[in-house]
Amino acid sequence: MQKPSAMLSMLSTAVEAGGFRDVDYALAKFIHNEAQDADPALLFSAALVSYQLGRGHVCLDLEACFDDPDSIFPVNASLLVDDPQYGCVTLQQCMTQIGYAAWIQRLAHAEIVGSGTGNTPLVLVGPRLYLRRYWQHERNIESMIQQRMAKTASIAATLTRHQALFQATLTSLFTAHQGPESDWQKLACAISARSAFSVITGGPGTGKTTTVVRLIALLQTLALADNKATPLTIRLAAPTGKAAARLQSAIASAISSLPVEVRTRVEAHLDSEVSTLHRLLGPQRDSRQFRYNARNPMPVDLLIIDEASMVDLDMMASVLSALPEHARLILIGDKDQLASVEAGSILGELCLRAEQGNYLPSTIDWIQQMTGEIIPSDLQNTAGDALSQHVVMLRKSHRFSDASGIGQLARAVNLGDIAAMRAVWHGAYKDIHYLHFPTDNLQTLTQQLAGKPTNQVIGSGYAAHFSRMSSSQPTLDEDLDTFDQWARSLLTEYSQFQVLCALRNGDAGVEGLNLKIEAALAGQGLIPTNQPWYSGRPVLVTQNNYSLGLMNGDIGLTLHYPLNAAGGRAWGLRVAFIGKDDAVHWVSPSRLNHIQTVYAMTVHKSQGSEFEHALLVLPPKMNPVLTRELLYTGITRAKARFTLVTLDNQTVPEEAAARRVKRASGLSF
Ligand SMILES: Nc1ncnc2c1ncn2[C@@H]1O[C@H](COP(=O)(O)OP(=O)(O)OP(=O)(O)O)[C@@H](O)[C@H]1O
Repeated sequence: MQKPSAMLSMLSTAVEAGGFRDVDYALAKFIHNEAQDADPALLFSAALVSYQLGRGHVCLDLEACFDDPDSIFPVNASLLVDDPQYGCVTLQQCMTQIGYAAWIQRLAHAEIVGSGTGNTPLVLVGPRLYLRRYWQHERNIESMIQQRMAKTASIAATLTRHQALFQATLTSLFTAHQGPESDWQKLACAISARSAFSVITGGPGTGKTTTVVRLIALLQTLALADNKATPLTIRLAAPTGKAAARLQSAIASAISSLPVEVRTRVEAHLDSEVSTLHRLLGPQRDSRQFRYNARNPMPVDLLIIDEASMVDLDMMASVLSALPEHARLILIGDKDQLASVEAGSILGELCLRAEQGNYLPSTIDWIQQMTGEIIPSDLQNTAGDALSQHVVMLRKSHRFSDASGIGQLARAVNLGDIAAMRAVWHGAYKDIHYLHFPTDNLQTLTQQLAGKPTNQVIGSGYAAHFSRMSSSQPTLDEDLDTFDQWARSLLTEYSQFQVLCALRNGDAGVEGLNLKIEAALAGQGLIPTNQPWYSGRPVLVTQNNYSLGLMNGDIGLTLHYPLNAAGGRAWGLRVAFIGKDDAVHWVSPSRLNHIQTVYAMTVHKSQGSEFEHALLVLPPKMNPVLTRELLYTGITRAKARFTLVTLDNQTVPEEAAARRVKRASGLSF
């Protein structure tokens, strides 16, 4: 292959073309600076490791890279090499000529690539090339989870000694189950109770929160029954502020449905404040280190993390290393949702075999003995792996019955079953709608979203929001409580309907749709033109702001608010948010730095939120971002009504459902 300097210049051109990122090039350059004799294949592979990290992959899978380079190489980059042996060819052709085995040999460099020991910046394990930091994270996560899983036998033995209390408590928490199928929530409680590490996964409304509250009640009861009678210190956390707030209210409602005597016990010993993971670890000013870490573990006996699909490798490694050795960890989430924005897909990997169960006879016997519940025989496996004994999948949705189109569509998409997707659309479901707009009619869609002309499915769109706002606006002299009530009711109404987009950029992305909807609203005279802040503007917080008490994902509404001025009150603009304390907070627009207008938001940003009516706009043609997970996540944001919008190409939803993205990683348990 060409000289290292020529490889660097090719990478630099690829950066200019918008293929690789600056940071990818910087890694290759760093390696060249450290080792002038590093092979060009190594420089390119290093840039690719970094590029793949940016796409969520923890490492570069070189085997996959040789099998299908187009799925890994940056699309925009023209990767031409001038090889002394093969001439001027594309890098793909050159790699094919060199072959996988010879390429791996070219990566050998004692100071740059190691197998894990030592301190090389890159680590090569089989076909997987890592940045050392991520390789280390994976190994730490594996060992800390394995160390917890290894305690199962002794925990199970203790529970068996307290069998009578265990059974009585479970019986009080779960009313007699009707029907022939197993009570998966009860099973999940028992499986989690006998382990210091467990995962409870399930689709929307399958009762994950309900189960967790019952599990807390069970574990706290058992802890208090012990001779020492010290209650467990329990913490609940979620990756984003929005998800934390949602869990907080779901927990409160699940606690209120507990039997009275258990409820009192749970309430007395639960720090019901759900925090973000970041906050839980204790961020420190001017430092990337958290207050809690391996040397200074968190004071906690049981940590429960909700929406775990959104937790990336870096954060999971930080959490696990800050968890005291004795503490239990329970992860909750929907394994089929989009993985984290940053690298890693830990929940997905932990749940790879969740559908099949894979329970060992010893697990099944223990569960039956302790709960009376029978795990169906098709979920038994005499050769089941250790991890599967710690994972439970809740299988019955209490939100979507069989008569719900949302539930059926989500299931069909999840299976990638195109025929089933079509059948759902042909069924007479009242809660799902499909709208198609040819691309040159995008304006019709945005006008309809703005309310003119009206569309039967969309109703009067955002025009309704503006008319509600102006018709109910208090007068300048009314007391501030009235303004709070006004804002609260507008925010509640606003959260009923949300436009979701697959993409951020482009006409059919969040940016394009927000601009077009604003233009349509301005066309109706509902908002001023060319004014960033106006009454009625909905905004999404895109970064946690602890001093203002705002969380990434919070939605606020810009409203007229009475301000004190010389000679009395005068109108000003303030943005109203509902805070964690459930009070309305009014923030000056000038204090808000990380926000965006939110008539439309990306599916990624909507994770952890739910809306009565979600309307998902897909782009006019396929895009790498469109996957089964994205479609599933978009559909399951809807609680009561889902509308799918296609532009131009009507096959996009089916093509997206057929595409699964497997993130490269080497976690193994
Ligand atoms: N076993 C059950 N029987 C009847 N209703 C239930 C049962 N379990 C949960 N529910 C109800 O179903 C709804 C969803 O439950 P829950 O919030 O626990 O589910 P979830 O999986 O956490 O949902 P989400 O998708 O919001 O994360 C709640 O209204 C809850 O009261």
